[in-house]
Amino acid sequence: MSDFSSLGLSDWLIKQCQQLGISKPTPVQQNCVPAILEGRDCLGCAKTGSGKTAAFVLPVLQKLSEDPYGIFCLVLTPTRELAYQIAEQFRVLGKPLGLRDCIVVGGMDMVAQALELSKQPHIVVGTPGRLADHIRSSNTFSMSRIQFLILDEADRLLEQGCTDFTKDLEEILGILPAKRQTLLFSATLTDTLQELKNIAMNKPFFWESKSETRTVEELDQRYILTPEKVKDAYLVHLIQTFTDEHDDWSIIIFTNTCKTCQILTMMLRELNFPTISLHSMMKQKQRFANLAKFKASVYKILIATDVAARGLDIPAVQVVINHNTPGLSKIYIHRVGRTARAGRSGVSITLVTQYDIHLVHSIEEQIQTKLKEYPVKEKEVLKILTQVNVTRRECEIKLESTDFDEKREINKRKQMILEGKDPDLEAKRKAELEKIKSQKKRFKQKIQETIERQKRGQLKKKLKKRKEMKKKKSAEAAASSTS
Ligand SMILES: Nc1ncnc2c1ncn2[C@@H]1O[C@H](COP(=O)(O)OP(=O)(O)OP(=O)(O)O)[C@@H](O)[C@H]1O
Repeated sequence: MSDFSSLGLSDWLIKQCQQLGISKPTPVQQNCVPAILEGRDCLGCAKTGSGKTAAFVLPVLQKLSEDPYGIFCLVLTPTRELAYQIAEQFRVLGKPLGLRDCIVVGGMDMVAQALELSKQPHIVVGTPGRLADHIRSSNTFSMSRIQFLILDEADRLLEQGCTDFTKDLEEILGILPAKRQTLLFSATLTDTLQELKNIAMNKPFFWESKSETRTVEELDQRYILTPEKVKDAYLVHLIQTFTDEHDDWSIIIFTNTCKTCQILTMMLRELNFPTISLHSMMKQKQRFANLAKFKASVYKILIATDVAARGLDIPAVQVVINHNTPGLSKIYIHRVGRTARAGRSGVSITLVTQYDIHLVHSIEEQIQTKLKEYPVKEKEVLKILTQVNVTRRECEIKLESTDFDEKREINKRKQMILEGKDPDLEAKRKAELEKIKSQKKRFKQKIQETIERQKRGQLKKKLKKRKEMKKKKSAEAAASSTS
């Protein structure tokens, strides 16, 4: 493996890397840094925890040091926490430059951000929604001279998921100069490759780590097959075992909804586990505070929705537990990628109910790895089953007495209004769609039943005909033998 100087990076940057304990470039850095320094657009696809952030931060800092001005570089990323993490990397590596950055994310004071933007910082890191808001509402900054546009977790930014960034992205791209370098990075680029190539138009340099598997070798990937009703008892048993055996291990548990995230946090706290949560229904300041406490190991257990699935780099995380089996292999890859980073080892355990087995098969096929069963002493799990389930039920009742669901409804309505939709009209449309869907389903069912009936009828007829033929033949045979 070559060193950083052979990639064309300046001595001051190499020194900065060394201070952070980074001495040898990882393959994604080795391949992408020279291409970016040459002035090419770049698409970099490498596994989780392989140093993609430094692969774009280092060449941008080098170019910035040669011709410093603001706003020089814009980095977009899907989550607010990730924006802060990326800005931190720029800050640490770019310290000798006296780098000025500005973080533009939702949930934080917009006026303060506008003020920061007006001071023309060197680097702007943000989420698309908030930056598009600034573009619409103020003219205190210009991005017409930016040299670099970076989309981190680029595939997520371009897919139309539950949070759709595409409209905001269009608006942002509209104010950027055509002459710029565009850098796109993710551990899962391949599905959206065409859309990405359209954004990075300047004959992009494409680099993908060559590997049969899509997850890292240092990760021990396990599953536990469990009935839905026993799932939480397994979860508690696992946490108890890990915390008994390793007091320096941190654990992330992923759930599919904010509500489950909240209930499980309450339940584990009730059972005296040092637990903290992270989901999109929390106030942003609380989100940052909780993440900071988890990073500092004040709390050893973080329960999160997929808002924490991508990019977060927390070296102490040794275990990732999937409380639900992710429906998409992409989500699985990012979730389990929160452990076993930068060459460290880690364990992931996915709790699988009888309804999710097909999802596991599909994940295994996509990542080209078979998950192994995690051995558990079932007797131990059954011992705590009643206590766990009663505690969970109590927490559910407690949560119902708060305005959690109501808040969720209000948040949904707010989001729709922000997107320029009428919530009542949307609800009506949704109900109509549901009606049409169920009509279609009933119609399909009816057709299926008719086909089945016809098939049965035809089969009956065939059998009857065969029987008659047989009868006829045997009658003919009897007649010929008597004659
Ligand atoms: N060359 C290197 N040698 C050792 N460690 C490195 C090197 N480059 C980066 N790191 C460290 O590796 C860790 C993971 O890097 P990073 O967060 O950039 O991963 P990533 O590829 O972006 O992962 P993800 O896909 O999950 O976002 C960080 O703690 C970073 O400081």
